[in-house]
Amino acid sequence: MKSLSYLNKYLLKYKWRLLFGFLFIAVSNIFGAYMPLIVGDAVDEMILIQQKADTRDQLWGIAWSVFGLYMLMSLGKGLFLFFTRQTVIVTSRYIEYDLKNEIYNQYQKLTYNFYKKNNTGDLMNRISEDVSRVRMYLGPGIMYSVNLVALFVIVVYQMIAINPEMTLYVLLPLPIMSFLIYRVSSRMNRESEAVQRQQSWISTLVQETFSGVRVIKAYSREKETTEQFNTSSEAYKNKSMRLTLTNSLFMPTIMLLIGISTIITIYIGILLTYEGSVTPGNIASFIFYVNMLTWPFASIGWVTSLVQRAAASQERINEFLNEQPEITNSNTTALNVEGKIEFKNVSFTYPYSGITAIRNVSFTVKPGSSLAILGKTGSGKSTIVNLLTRQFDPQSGEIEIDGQNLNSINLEQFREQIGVVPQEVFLFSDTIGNNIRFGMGKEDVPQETIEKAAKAMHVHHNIIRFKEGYNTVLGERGINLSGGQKQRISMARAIIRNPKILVLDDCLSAVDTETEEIIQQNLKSIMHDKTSLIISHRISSIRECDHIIVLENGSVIEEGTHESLLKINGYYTEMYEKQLLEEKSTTD
Ligand SMILES: Nc1ncnc2c1ncn2[C@@H]1O[C@H](COP(=O)(O)OP(=O)(O)OP(=O)(O)O)[C@@H](O)[C@H]1O
Repeated sequence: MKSLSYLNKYLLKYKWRLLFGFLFIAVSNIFGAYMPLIVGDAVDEMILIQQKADTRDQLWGIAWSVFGLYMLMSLGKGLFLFFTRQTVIVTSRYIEYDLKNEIYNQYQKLTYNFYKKNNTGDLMNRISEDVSRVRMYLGPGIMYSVNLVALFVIVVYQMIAINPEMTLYVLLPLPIMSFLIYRVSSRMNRESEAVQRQQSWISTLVQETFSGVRVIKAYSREKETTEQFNTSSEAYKNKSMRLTLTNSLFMPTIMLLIGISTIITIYIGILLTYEGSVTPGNIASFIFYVNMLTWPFASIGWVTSLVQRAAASQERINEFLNEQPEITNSNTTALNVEGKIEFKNVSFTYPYSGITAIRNVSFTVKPGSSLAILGKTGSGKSTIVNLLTRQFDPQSGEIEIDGQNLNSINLEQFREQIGVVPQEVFLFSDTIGNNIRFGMGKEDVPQETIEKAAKAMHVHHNIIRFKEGYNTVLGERGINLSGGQKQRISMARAIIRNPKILVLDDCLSAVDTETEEIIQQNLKSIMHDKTSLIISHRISSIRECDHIIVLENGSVIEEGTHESLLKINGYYTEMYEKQLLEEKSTTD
Protein backbone atom coordinates (compact mmCIF):
# COMPACT_ATOMS: atom_id res chain seq x y z
CA MET A 1 0.00 0.00 0.00
CA LYS A 2 2.96 2.31 0.69
CA SER A 3 3.67 2.46 -3.01
CA LEU A 4 0.42 4.34 -3.62
CA SER A 5 1.69 7.28 -1.56
CA TYR A 6 3.73 8.19 -4.66
CA LEU A 7 0.45 9.39 -6.16
CA ASN A 8 -0.19 11.89 -3.37
CA LYS A 9 1.63 14.61 -5.31
CA TYR A 10 -0.94 14.22 -8.08
CA LEU A 11 -3.84 14.13 -5.62
CA LEU A 12 -2.49 17.40 -4.19
CA LYS A 13 -2.19 18.87 -7.68
CA TYR A 14 -5.91 18.27 -8.30
CA LYS A 15 -7.03 18.80 -4.68
CA TRP A 16 -9.70 21.43 -5.41
CA ARG A 17 -11.34 19.40 -8.12
CA LEU A 18 -11.32 16.38 -5.77
CA LEU A 19 -12.67 18.34 -2.80
CA PHE A 20 -15.55 19.59 -4.92
CA GLY A 21 -16.07 15.98 -6.02
CA PHE A 22 -16.35 14.87 -2.37
CA LEU A 23 -18.79 17.69 -1.68
CA PHE A 24 -20.93 16.60 -4.63
CA ILE A 25 -20.90 13.02 -3.31
CA ALA A 26 -22.23 14.25 0.04
CA VAL A 27 -24.95 16.41 -1.56
CA SER A 28 -26.13 13.64 -3.89
CA ASN A 29 -26.40 11.31 -0.88
CA ILE A 30 -28.41 13.87 1.10
CA PHE A 31 -30.90 13.97 -1.79
CA GLY A 32 -30.85 10.17 -1.91
CA ALA A 33 -31.40 9.80 1.83
CA TYR A 34 -34.63 11.83 1.67
CA MET A 35 -36.23 9.55 -0.89
CA PRO A 36 -36.98 6.63 1.50
CA LEU A 37 -38.42 9.10 4.03
CA ILE A 38 -40.84 10.45 1.42
CA VAL A 39 -42.03 6.92 0.64
CA GLY A 40 -42.24 5.92 4.33
CA ASP A 41 -44.26 9.00 5.28
CA ALA A 42 -46.58 8.44 2.32
CA VAL A 43 -47.21 4.81 3.36
CA ASP A 44 -48.13 5.87 6.93
CA GLU A 45 -50.41 8.66 5.67
CA MET A 46 -52.13 6.31 3.23
CA ILE A 47 -52.83 3.79 6.00
CA LEU A 48 -54.35 6.57 8.12
CA ILE A 49 -56.51 7.88 5.28
CA GLN A 50 -57.71 4.40 4.30
CA GLN A 51 -59.35 4.09 7.69
CA LYS A 52 -61.62 7.10 6.87
CA ALA A 53 -64.72 7.09 4.57
CA ASP A 54 -64.03 9.25 1.49
CA THR A 55 -60.42 8.55 0.65
CA ARG A 56 -60.05 8.51 -3.15
CA ASP A 57 -59.15 12.19 -3.72
CA GLN A 58 -56.88 12.28 -0.67
CA LEU A 59 -54.99 9.18 -1.83
CA TRP A 60 -54.43 10.79 -5.23
CA GLY A 61 -53.26 13.93 -3.49
CA ILE A 62 -50.64 11.95 -1.56
CA ALA A 63 -49.64 10.05 -4.71
CA TRP A 64 -49.03 13.30 -6.61
CA SER A 65 -47.06 14.88 -3.79
CA VAL A 66 -44.91 11.72 -3.45
CA PHE A 67 -44.39 11.73 -7.21
CA GLY A 68 -43.36 15.42 -7.22
CA LEU A 69 -41.03 15.18 -4.23
CA TYR A 70 -39.50 11.89 -5.34
CA MET A 71 -38.81 13.30 -8.79
CA LEU A 72 -37.22 16.40 -7.26
CA MET A 73 -34.92 14.31 -5.03
CA SER A 74 -34.06 11.95 -7.91
CA LEU A 75 -33.16 14.90 -10.12
CA GLY A 76 -31.03 16.43 -7.36
CA LYS A 77 -29.28 13.12 -6.70
CA GLY A 78 -28.73 12.49 -10.43
CA LEU A 79 -27.41 15.98 -11.07
CA PHE A 80 -24.85 15.78 -8.25
CA LEU A 81 -23.90 12.26 -9.30
CA PHE A 82 -23.08 13.72 -12.70
CA PHE A 83 -20.97 16.44 -11.07
CA THR A 84 -19.23 13.79 -8.94
CA ARG A 85 -18.18 11.81 -11.99
CA GLN A 86 -17.15 14.96 -13.79
CA THR A 87 -14.80 15.82 -10.94
CA VAL A 88 -13.52 12.60 -9.34
CA ILE A 89 -13.42 10.35 -12.43
CA VAL A 90 -12.12 13.19 -14.62
CA THR A 91 -9.33 13.78 -12.05
CA SER A 92 -8.35 10.13 -12.30
CA ARG A 93 -8.09 10.52 -16.08
CA TYR A 94 -5.91 13.63 -15.67
CA ILE A 95 -3.60 11.76 -13.27
CA GLU A 96 -3.49 8.79 -15.66
CA TYR A 97 -2.34 11.19 -18.39
CA ASP A 98 0.28 12.80 -16.12
CA LEU A 99 1.59 9.47 -14.89
CA LYS A 100 1.91 8.05 -18.41
CA ASN A 101 3.86 11.13 -19.46
CA GLU A 102 6.09 10.87 -16.39
CA ILE A 103 6.88 7.22 -17.10
CA TYR A 104 7.51 7.91 -20.78
CA ASN A 105 9.87 10.80 -19.95
CA GLN A 106 11.70 8.53 -17.54
CA TYR A 107 12.01 5.86 -20.27
CA GLN A 108 13.60 8.49 -22.51
CA LYS A 109 16.17 9.36 -19.83
CA LEU A 110 17.18 5.79 -19.10
CA THR A 111 20.16 4.33 -20.82
CA TYR A 112 20.95 1.34 -22.97
CA ASN A 113 21.60 -0.89 -19.94
CA PHE A 114 18.09 -0.40 -18.68
CA TYR A 115 16.65 -1.50 -22.02
CA LYS A 116 18.97 -4.49 -22.02
CA LYS A 117 17.74 -5.52 -18.54
CA ASN A 118 14.01 -5.19 -19.21
CA ASN A 119 12.05 -6.59 -22.10
CA THR A 120 9.79 -4.52 -24.32
CA GLY A 121 6.62 -6.27 -23.11
CA ASP A 122 7.41 -5.28 -19.55
CA LEU A 123 8.05 -1.66 -20.51
CA MET A 124 4.76 -1.55 -22.41
CA ASN A 125 2.79 -3.19 -19.60
CA ARG A 126 3.94 -0.72 -16.98
CA ILE A 127 2.94 2.30 -19.04
CA SER A 128 -0.39 0.85 -20.13
CA GLU A 129 -1.92 -1.91 -17.98
CA ASP A 130 -0.30 -0.93 -14.69
CA VAL A 131 -1.29 2.72 -15.13
CA SER A 132 -4.87 1.64 -15.91
CA ARG A 133 -5.01 -0.35 -12.67
CA VAL A 134 -3.70 2.61 -10.73
CA ARG A 135 -6.38 4.76 -12.34
CA MET A 136 -9.05 2.38 -11.07
CA TYR A 137 -7.87 3.19 -7.54
CA LEU A 138 -7.75 6.94 -8.22
CA GLY A 139 -11.18 7.03 -9.89
CA PRO A 140 -13.73 4.40 -8.86
CA GLY A 141 -11.65 3.36 -5.82
CA ILE A 142 -11.63 6.80 -4.19
CA MET A 143 -15.14 7.66 -5.40
CA TYR A 144 -16.76 4.53 -3.95
CA SER A 145 -14.85 4.81 -0.67
CA VAL A 146 -15.86 8.43 -0.08
CA ASN A 147 -19.37 7.58 -1.20
CA LEU A 148 -19.55 4.76 1.33
CA VAL A 149 -18.46 7.01 4.19
CA ALA A 150 -20.84 9.83 3.18
CA LEU A 151 -23.76 7.48 2.57
CA PHE A 152 -23.15 5.53 5.77
CA VAL A 153 -23.07 8.67 7.92
CA ILE A 154 -26.16 10.23 6.32
CA VAL A 155 -28.25 7.05 6.01
CA VAL A 156 -27.36 5.60 9.41
CA TYR A 157 -28.14 8.97 10.98
CA GLN A 158 -31.62 8.85 9.40
CA MET A 159 -32.11 5.19 10.38
CA ILE A 160 -31.12 5.81 14.02
CA ALA A 161 -33.51 8.75 14.08
CA ILE A 162 -36.29 6.31 13.10
CA ASN A 163 -35.30 3.36 15.32
CA PRO A 164 -31.82 2.59 16.75
CA GLU A 165 -32.62 -1.07 17.59
CA MET A 166 -33.83 -1.90 14.10
CA THR A 167 -30.78 -0.09 12.65
CA LEU A 168 -28.45 -2.37 14.61
CA TYR A 169 -30.09 -5.60 13.41
CA VAL A 170 -30.31 -4.45 9.82
CA LEU A 171 -26.65 -3.40 9.63
CA LEU A 172 -25.30 -6.67 11.10
CA PRO A 173 -25.14 -8.74 7.86
CA LEU A 174 -23.45 -5.98 5.84
CA PRO A 175 -19.80 -6.62 6.93
CA ILE A 176 -20.25 -10.35 6.15
CA MET A 177 -21.43 -9.35 2.70
CA SER A 178 -18.34 -7.13 2.18
CA PHE A 179 -16.10 -10.03 3.10
CA LEU A 180 -17.84 -12.43 0.69
CA ILE A 181 -17.64 -9.92 -2.16
CA TYR A 182 -13.96 -9.36 -1.36
CA ARG A 183 -13.31 -13.09 -1.76
CA VAL A 184 -15.24 -13.27 -5.03
CA SER A 185 -13.55 -10.17 -6.51
CA SER A 186 -10.06 -11.31 -5.44
CA ARG A 187 -10.68 -14.59 -7.23
CA MET A 188 -12.00 -12.69 -10.24
CA ASN A 189 -8.86 -10.50 -10.34
CA ARG A 190 -6.52 -13.49 -10.04
CA GLU A 191 -8.28 -15.30 -12.84
CA SER A 192 -8.48 -12.26 -15.06
CA GLU A 193 -4.72 -11.72 -14.63
CA ALA A 194 -4.11 -15.32 -15.69
CA VAL A 195 -6.28 -14.71 -18.78
CA GLN A 196 -4.35 -11.51 -19.57
CA ARG A 197 -0.99 -13.26 -19.20
CA GLN A 198 -2.11 -16.01 -21.54
CA GLN A 199 -3.39 -13.39 -23.98
CA SER A 200 0.00 -11.58 -24.02
CA TRP A 201 1.75 -14.89 -24.55
CA ILE A 202 -0.51 -15.63 -27.55
CA SER A 203 0.15 -12.12 -28.95
CA THR A 204 3.93 -12.62 -28.65
CA LEU A 205 3.66 -16.04 -30.30
CA VAL A 206 1.54 -14.73 -33.17
CA GLN A 207 3.76 -11.69 -33.65
CA GLU A 208 6.89 -13.85 -33.82
CA THR A 209 5.20 -16.20 -36.27
CA PHE A 210 4.32 -13.30 -38.54
CA SER A 211 7.77 -11.71 -38.36
CA GLY A 212 9.49 -15.04 -38.88
CA VAL A 213 7.08 -16.33 -41.51
CA ARG A 214 9.83 -16.64 -44.12
CA VAL A 215 11.99 -18.81 -41.84
CA ILE A 216 8.99 -20.94 -40.80
CA LYS A 217 8.06 -21.59 -44.42
CA ALA A 218 11.64 -22.17 -45.53
CA TYR A 219 12.04 -24.85 -42.83
CA SER A 220 8.51 -26.18 -43.39
CA ARG A 221 7.52 -25.73 -39.75
CA GLU A 222 3.90 -24.61 -40.29
CA LYS A 223 2.46 -27.71 -38.56
CA GLU A 224 4.49 -27.27 -35.37
CA THR A 225 3.68 -23.56 -35.24
CA THR A 226 -0.04 -24.28 -35.60
CA GLU A 227 0.14 -26.91 -32.84
CA GLN A 228 1.90 -24.47 -30.55
CA PHE A 229 -0.81 -21.90 -31.24
CA ASN A 230 -3.58 -24.44 -30.61
CA THR A 231 -2.10 -25.44 -27.24
CA SER A 232 -1.88 -21.81 -26.15
CA SER A 233 -5.39 -21.13 -27.40
CA GLU A 234 -6.73 -24.11 -25.47
CA ALA A 235 -5.10 -22.82 -22.27
CA TYR A 236 -6.62 -19.39 -22.94
CA LYS A 237 -10.08 -20.93 -23.43
CA ASN A 238 -9.88 -22.89 -20.15
CA LYS A 239 -8.73 -19.85 -18.18
CA SER A 240 -11.49 -17.72 -19.73
CA MET A 241 -14.11 -20.35 -18.82
CA ARG A 242 -13.00 -20.28 -15.19
CA LEU A 243 -13.20 -16.48 -15.17
CA THR A 244 -16.68 -16.54 -16.75
CA LEU A 245 -17.87 -18.92 -14.00
CA THR A 246 -16.57 -16.63 -11.24
CA ASN A 247 -18.00 -13.57 -13.03
CA SER A 248 -21.39 -15.29 -13.16
CA LEU A 249 -21.23 -15.77 -9.38
CA PHE A 250 -20.58 -12.09 -8.67
CA MET A 251 -24.03 -10.54 -9.30
CA PRO A 252 -26.05 -13.49 -7.86
CA THR A 253 -23.95 -13.23 -4.65
CA ILE A 254 -24.82 -9.55 -4.34
CA MET A 255 -28.50 -10.18 -5.14
CA LEU A 256 -28.69 -12.99 -2.58
CA LEU A 257 -27.15 -10.82 0.10
CA ILE A 258 -29.47 -7.90 -0.71
CA GLY A 259 -32.38 -10.33 -0.49
CA ILE A 260 -31.26 -11.63 2.92
CA SER A 261 -30.85 -8.09 4.28
CA THR A 262 -34.33 -7.14 3.02
CA ILE A 263 -35.89 -10.22 4.65
CA ILE A 264 -34.16 -9.42 7.97
CA THR A 265 -35.46 -5.82 7.73
CA ILE A 266 -39.04 -6.96 7.15
CA TYR A 267 -38.86 -9.61 9.90
CA ILE A 268 -37.39 -7.28 12.54
CA GLY A 269 -39.72 -4.50 11.34
CA ILE A 270 -42.82 -6.64 11.86
CA LEU A 271 -41.65 -7.68 15.35
CA LEU A 272 -41.08 -4.03 16.32
CA THR A 273 -44.42 -2.96 14.79
CA TYR A 274 -46.15 -5.27 17.30
CA GLU A 275 -44.32 -3.43 20.06
CA GLY A 276 -45.48 -0.15 18.50
CA SER A 277 -42.00 1.34 18.16
CA VAL A 278 -42.02 1.40 14.31
CA THR A 279 -44.71 2.08 11.70
CA PRO A 280 -45.24 0.23 8.36
CA GLY A 281 -43.94 3.40 6.72
CA ASN A 282 -40.71 3.07 8.73
CA ILE A 283 -40.30 -0.51 7.47
CA ALA A 284 -40.72 0.74 3.89
CA SER A 285 -38.05 3.43 4.49
CA PHE A 286 -35.70 0.83 6.02
CA ILE A 287 -36.10 -1.48 3.02
CA PHE A 288 -35.00 1.43 0.82
CA TYR A 289 -32.10 2.27 3.13
CA VAL A 290 -30.85 -1.31 3.24
CA ASN A 291 -30.94 -1.45 -0.55
CA MET A 292 -29.08 1.84 -0.68
CA LEU A 293 -26.35 0.53 1.66
CA THR A 294 -25.86 -2.93 0.20
CA TRP A 295 -24.03 -1.95 -2.99
CA PRO A 296 -21.63 0.49 -1.25
CA PHE A 297 -20.92 -2.20 1.37
CA ALA A 298 -20.43 -4.78 -1.33
CA SER A 299 -18.07 -2.34 -3.01
CA ILE A 300 -15.76 -2.40 0.06
CA GLY A 301 -14.68 -5.89 -0.98
CA TRP A 302 -14.38 -4.89 -4.60
CA VAL A 303 -12.47 -1.68 -3.78
CA THR A 304 -10.12 -3.54 -1.39
CA SER A 305 -8.98 -5.96 -4.07
CA LEU A 306 -8.83 -3.09 -6.57
CA VAL A 307 -6.55 -1.09 -4.23
CA GLN A 308 -4.35 -4.16 -3.67
CA ARG A 309 -3.93 -4.55 -7.41
CA ALA A 310 -3.25 -0.83 -7.84
CA ALA A 311 -0.61 -0.97 -5.07
CA ALA A 312 1.17 -3.87 -6.79
CA SER A 313 1.04 -2.01 -10.12
CA GLN A 314 2.31 1.24 -8.59
CA GLU A 315 5.17 -0.69 -7.00
CA ARG A 316 6.18 -1.93 -10.45
CA ILE A 317 5.88 1.61 -11.84
CA ASN A 318 7.92 3.06 -8.96
CA GLU A 319 10.65 0.52 -9.62
CA PHE A 320 11.18 2.14 -13.05
CA LEU A 321 10.57 5.70 -11.87
CA ASN A 322 13.22 5.32 -9.16
CA GLU A 323 15.77 3.93 -11.60
CA GLN A 324 18.62 6.40 -11.92
CA PRO A 325 19.93 6.99 -15.45
CA GLU A 326 23.55 5.83 -15.57
CA ILE A 327 24.45 8.56 -18.03
CA THR A 328 23.41 12.10 -17.17
CA ASN A 329 23.92 15.44 -18.80
CA SER A 330 25.69 17.40 -16.09
CA ASN A 331 26.64 20.41 -18.20
CA THR A 332 24.18 22.70 -19.93
CA THR A 333 26.55 25.35 -21.28
CA ALA A 334 26.51 25.82 -25.05
CA LEU A 335 28.89 23.58 -26.96
CA ASN A 336 30.40 24.06 -30.36
CA VAL A 337 32.13 20.86 -31.46
CA GLU A 338 35.31 21.32 -33.48
CA GLY A 339 35.83 17.64 -34.03
CA LYS A 340 38.93 16.49 -32.15
CA ILE A 341 38.48 13.01 -30.63
CA GLU A 342 40.94 11.46 -28.22
CA PHE A 343 40.80 8.03 -26.56
CA LYS A 344 43.37 7.70 -23.74
CA ASN A 345 43.96 4.15 -22.48
CA VAL A 346 40.27 3.36 -22.60
CA SER A 347 39.05 -0.03 -21.34
CA PHE A 348 35.48 -1.20 -21.16
CA THR A 349 33.69 -4.29 -19.87
CA TYR A 350 29.98 -4.80 -20.63
CA PRO A 351 28.18 -4.84 -17.27
CA TYR A 352 25.84 -7.79 -17.85
CA SER A 353 27.92 -10.13 -19.97
CA GLY A 354 31.18 -9.30 -18.20
CA ILE A 355 32.90 -9.28 -21.59
CA THR A 356 35.87 -6.94 -21.80
CA ALA A 357 35.28 -5.49 -25.25
CA ILE A 358 38.18 -3.02 -25.43
CA ARG A 359 41.47 -2.83 -23.55
CA ASN A 360 43.74 0.22 -23.20
CA VAL A 361 42.71 1.71 -26.51
CA SER A 362 44.33 5.03 -27.40
CA PHE A 363 44.05 7.14 -30.54
CA THR A 364 43.68 10.75 -31.62
CA VAL A 365 41.59 12.09 -34.48
CA LYS A 366 42.36 15.71 -35.42
CA PRO A 367 39.47 18.01 -36.40
CA GLY A 368 38.66 17.55 -40.06
CA SER A 369 40.54 14.26 -40.43
CA SER A 370 39.36 10.68 -40.74
CA LEU A 371 40.00 7.59 -38.67
CA ALA A 372 39.22 4.06 -39.76
CA ILE A 373 38.79 1.10 -37.44
CA LEU A 374 39.35 -2.34 -38.84
CA GLY A 375 39.14 -5.68 -37.10
CA LYS A 376 37.59 -9.11 -37.03
CA THR A 377 34.01 -9.58 -35.89
CA GLY A 378 33.69 -9.10 -32.12
CA SER A 379 36.99 -7.24 -31.87
CA GLY A 380 35.36 -4.19 -30.21
CA LYS A 381 34.75 -1.77 -33.09
CA SER A 382 31.11 -0.96 -32.33
CA THR A 383 31.99 -0.67 -28.64
CA ILE A 384 34.21 2.31 -29.54
CA VAL A 385 31.17 3.94 -31.18
CA ASN A 386 29.01 3.16 -28.11
CA LEU A 387 31.59 4.85 -25.89
CA LEU A 388 32.04 7.84 -28.18
CA THR A 389 28.28 8.46 -28.24
CA ARG A 390 28.22 7.93 -24.45
CA GLN A 391 25.81 5.02 -24.43
CA PHE A 392 28.21 3.75 -21.74
CA ASP A 393 31.05 5.28 -19.73
CA PRO A 394 34.39 3.44 -19.76
CA GLN A 395 35.60 1.82 -16.53
CA SER A 396 39.09 3.21 -17.05
CA GLY A 397 40.80 5.71 -19.30
CA GLU A 398 39.45 8.95 -20.72
CA ILE A 399 37.62 10.06 -23.82
CA GLU A 400 38.12 13.69 -24.78
CA ILE A 401 36.30 15.86 -27.30
CA ASP A 402 38.18 19.03 -28.25
CA GLY A 403 40.35 18.53 -25.18
CA GLN A 404 37.43 18.23 -22.74
CA ASN A 405 36.39 15.06 -20.98
CA LEU A 406 33.30 13.59 -22.67
CA ASN A 407 31.69 13.16 -19.23
CA SER A 408 31.83 16.87 -18.55
CA ILE A 409 30.53 18.37 -21.80
CA ASN A 410 26.93 19.14 -22.73
CA LEU A 411 25.90 15.68 -23.90
CA GLU A 412 22.67 16.78 -25.55
CA GLN A 413 24.41 19.37 -27.71
CA PHE A 414 27.28 17.00 -28.45
CA ARG A 415 24.86 14.37 -29.74
CA GLU A 416 23.09 17.03 -31.80
CA GLN A 417 26.35 17.80 -33.62
CA ILE A 418 27.36 14.27 -34.50
CA GLY A 419 25.87 11.98 -37.12
CA VAL A 420 25.88 8.28 -36.31
CA VAL A 421 24.94 5.50 -38.69
CA PRO A 422 24.68 2.34 -36.60
CA GLN A 423 25.46 -1.13 -37.84
CA GLU A 424 21.88 -2.26 -37.38
CA VAL A 425 19.80 0.04 -39.54
CA PHE A 426 16.54 1.16 -38.01
CA LEU A 427 13.92 2.91 -40.08
CA PHE A 428 10.60 4.05 -38.63
CA SER A 429 7.22 2.99 -40.06
CA ASP A 430 6.92 6.38 -41.69
CA THR A 431 7.58 7.89 -45.11
CA ILE A 432 11.06 7.75 -46.61
CA GLY A 433 11.16 11.57 -46.54
CA ASN A 434 10.35 11.67 -42.82
CA ASN A 435 12.94 9.01 -42.08
CA ILE A 436 15.62 11.21 -43.64
CA ARG A 437 14.16 14.38 -42.11
CA PHE A 438 14.43 12.70 -38.67
CA GLY A 439 18.13 13.65 -38.64
CA MET A 440 17.16 17.32 -38.39
CA GLY A 441 14.86 16.98 -35.37
CA LYS A 442 11.97 19.43 -35.17
CA GLU A 443 13.21 21.73 -37.92
CA ASP A 444 11.12 22.31 -41.01
CA VAL A 445 13.32 20.80 -43.70
CA PRO A 446 12.83 21.78 -47.37
CA GLN A 447 12.29 18.91 -49.79
CA GLU A 448 15.44 19.91 -51.76
CA THR A 449 17.61 19.36 -48.66
CA ILE A 450 16.17 15.87 -48.20
CA GLU A 451 16.71 15.06 -51.86
CA LYS A 452 20.25 16.47 -51.75
CA ALA A 453 21.13 14.12 -48.88
CA ALA A 454 19.52 11.17 -50.69
CA LYS A 455 21.41 12.03 -53.89
CA ALA A 456 24.70 12.23 -52.02
CA MET A 457 24.07 8.76 -50.61
CA HIS A 458 23.13 7.52 -54.07
CA VAL A 459 19.62 6.42 -53.13
CA HIS A 460 17.54 9.21 -54.73
CA HIS A 461 17.19 7.30 -58.02
CA ASN A 462 15.81 4.28 -56.07
CA ILE A 463 13.34 6.40 -54.11
CA ILE A 464 11.81 8.18 -57.09
CA ARG A 465 11.12 4.83 -58.70
CA PHE A 466 8.45 4.18 -56.06
CA LYS A 467 4.98 5.43 -57.01
CA GLU A 468 4.81 7.70 -53.98
CA GLY A 469 8.48 8.72 -54.11
CA TYR A 470 9.60 10.31 -50.84
CA ASN A 471 6.07 9.84 -49.46
CA THR A 472 6.37 6.06 -49.67
CA VAL A 473 5.56 4.53 -46.29
CA LEU A 474 8.03 1.98 -44.94
CA GLY A 475 7.69 -0.97 -42.60
CA GLU A 476 4.47 -2.61 -41.49
CA ARG A 477 1.97 -2.53 -44.33
CA GLY A 478 4.44 -0.25 -46.14
CA ILE A 479 7.12 -0.98 -48.67
CA ASN A 480 10.15 -3.04 -47.75
CA LEU A 481 13.51 -1.83 -48.93
CA SER A 482 16.59 -3.83 -49.79
CA GLY A 483 19.36 -3.98 -47.19
CA GLY A 484 21.56 -1.60 -49.23
CA GLN A 485 18.72 0.89 -49.74
CA LYS A 486 18.01 0.92 -46.01
CA GLN A 487 21.67 1.57 -45.25
CA ARG A 488 21.85 4.46 -47.69
CA ILE A 489 18.64 6.08 -46.32
CA SER A 490 20.06 5.72 -42.84
CA MET A 491 23.24 7.47 -44.02
CA ALA A 492 21.23 10.26 -45.65
CA ARG A 493 19.56 10.76 -42.25
CA ALA A 494 22.98 11.27 -40.66
CA ILE A 495 24.47 13.64 -43.23
CA ILE A 496 21.38 15.84 -43.57
CA ARG A 497 22.22 17.35 -40.21
CA ASN A 498 25.61 18.43 -41.50
CA PRO A 499 27.43 16.81 -38.55
CA LYS A 500 30.77 17.98 -37.14
CA ILE A 501 31.67 14.33 -36.55
CA LEU A 502 30.33 11.53 -38.73
CA VAL A 503 30.44 7.95 -37.45
CA LEU A 504 29.78 5.14 -39.91
CA ASP A 505 29.59 1.74 -38.24
CA ASP A 506 30.02 -0.81 -41.00
CA CYS A 507 27.04 0.68 -42.76
CA LEU A 508 28.00 0.00 -46.34
CA SER A 509 28.27 -3.77 -45.96
CA ALA A 510 25.14 -4.38 -48.07
CA VAL A 511 26.19 -1.97 -50.82
CA ASP A 512 28.13 -3.10 -53.89
CA THR A 513 31.65 -1.76 -54.34
CA GLU A 514 30.71 0.44 -57.30
CA THR A 515 27.97 2.25 -55.34
CA GLU A 516 30.27 2.40 -52.33
CA GLU A 517 32.85 4.24 -54.39
CA ILE A 518 30.29 6.84 -55.54
CA ILE A 519 29.13 7.37 -51.94
CA GLN A 520 32.71 7.70 -50.75
CA GLN A 521 33.49 10.34 -53.33
CA ASN A 522 30.40 12.29 -52.27
CA LEU A 523 31.27 11.86 -48.59
CA LYS A 524 34.74 13.17 -49.24
CA SER A 525 33.41 16.53 -50.42
CA ILE A 526 30.71 16.71 -47.72
CA MET A 527 33.12 15.80 -44.91
CA HIS A 528 36.26 17.55 -46.23
CA ASP A 529 36.50 19.85 -43.18
CA LYS A 530 34.74 17.53 -40.72
CA THR A 531 35.87 14.58 -38.63
CA SER A 532 34.88 11.10 -39.64
CA LEU A 533 35.19 7.75 -37.93
CA ILE A 534 34.66 4.83 -40.24
CA ILE A 535 34.31 1.21 -39.25
CA SER A 536 34.51 -1.38 -41.97
CA HIS A 537 35.57 -4.89 -42.84
CA ARG A 538 36.46 -3.81 -46.35
CA ILE A 539 39.87 -2.24 -46.87
CA SER A 540 38.59 -0.57 -50.06
CA SER A 541 36.25 1.50 -47.85
CA ILE A 542 38.96 2.83 -45.58
CA ARG A 543 42.23 2.90 -47.47
CA GLU A 544 41.99 6.64 -48.03
CA CYS A 545 41.45 7.48 -44.37
CA ASP A 546 44.10 9.64 -42.68
CA HIS A 547 44.70 7.09 -39.95
CA ILE A 548 43.75 3.43 -39.58
CA ILE A 549 43.75 1.33 -36.40
CA VAL A 550 43.48 -2.43 -36.40
CA LEU A 551 41.75 -4.07 -33.43
CA GLU A 552 42.06 -7.62 -32.20
CA ASN A 553 40.31 -8.86 -29.05
CA GLY A 554 39.74 -5.26 -27.99
CA SER A 555 43.36 -4.11 -28.33
CA VAL A 556 45.02 -2.03 -31.01
CA ILE A 557 47.50 -4.33 -32.76
CA GLU A 558 48.51 -2.14 -35.70
CA GLU A 559 48.04 1.46 -36.74
CA GLY A 560 49.11 3.92 -39.39
CA THR A 561 48.13 4.93 -42.91
CA HIS A 562 47.26 2.42 -45.63
CA GLU A 563 50.80 2.62 -47.02
CA SER A 564 52.58 2.44 -43.67
CA LEU A 565 50.43 -0.52 -42.57
CA LEU A 566 51.26 -2.41 -45.73
CA LYS A 567 54.94 -1.89 -44.93
CA ILE A 568 54.49 -3.58 -41.53
CA ASN A 569 53.39 -6.66 -43.43
CA GLY A 570 51.19 -7.88 -40.59
CA TYR A 571 47.47 -8.48 -40.07
CA TYR A 572 46.43 -5.51 -42.26
CA THR A 573 48.52 -6.73 -45.20
CA GLU A 574 47.11 -10.22 -44.76
CA MET A 575 43.54 -8.90 -44.88
CA TYR A 576 44.35 -6.66 -47.84
CA GLU A 577 45.78 -9.50 -49.87
CA LYS A 578 42.88 -11.77 -49.02
CA GLN A 579 40.38 -9.16 -50.13
CA LEU A 580 42.31 -8.45 -53.33
CA LEU A 581 42.20 -12.14 -54.17
CA GLU A 582 38.45 -12.31 -53.43
CA GLU A 583 37.83 -9.29 -55.64
CA LYS A 584 39.90 -10.78 -58.43
CA SER A 585 38.06 -14.11 -58.28
CA THR A 586 34.66 -12.35 -58.51
CA THR A 587 35.73 -10.23 -61.50
CA ASP A 588 37.34 -13.15 -63.38
N1 LIG B 1 25.41 -4.86 -25.38
C1 LIG B 1 26.32 -5.77 -25.12
N2 LIG B 1 26.28 -6.42 -23.96
C2 LIG B 1 27.21 -7.34 -23.68
N3 LIG B 1 28.24 -7.69 -24.47
C3 LIG B 1 28.34 -7.07 -25.66
C4 LIG B 1 27.38 -6.08 -26.05
N4 LIG B 1 27.72 -5.62 -27.27
C5 LIG B 1 28.84 -6.29 -27.63
N5 LIG B 1 29.20 -7.15 -26.67
C6 LIG B 1 30.39 -8.02 -26.70
O1 LIG B 1 31.53 -7.19 -26.82
C7 LIG B 1 32.46 -7.70 -27.76
C8 LIG B 1 32.76 -6.65 -28.82
O2 LIG B 1 31.59 -6.41 -29.54
P1 LIG B 1 31.50 -5.30 -30.68
O3 LIG B 1 30.06 -5.21 -31.08
O4 LIG B 1 32.14 -4.06 -30.22
O5 LIG B 1 32.35 -5.97 -31.85
P2 LIG B 1 32.53 -5.52 -33.35
O6 LIG B 1 33.99 -5.49 -33.58
O7 LIG B 1 31.77 -4.29 -33.64
O8 LIG B 1 31.90 -6.77 -34.11
P3 LIG B 1 31.16 -6.82 -35.54
O9 LIG B 1 32.19 -6.55 -36.58
O10 LIG B 1 30.67 -8.24 -35.61
O11 LIG B 1 30.11 -5.82 -35.48
C9 LIG B 1 31.82 -8.97 -28.32
O12 LIG B 1 32.43 -10.07 -27.68
C10 LIG B 1 30.37 -8.89 -27.94
O13 LIG B 1 29.84 -10.17 -27.65
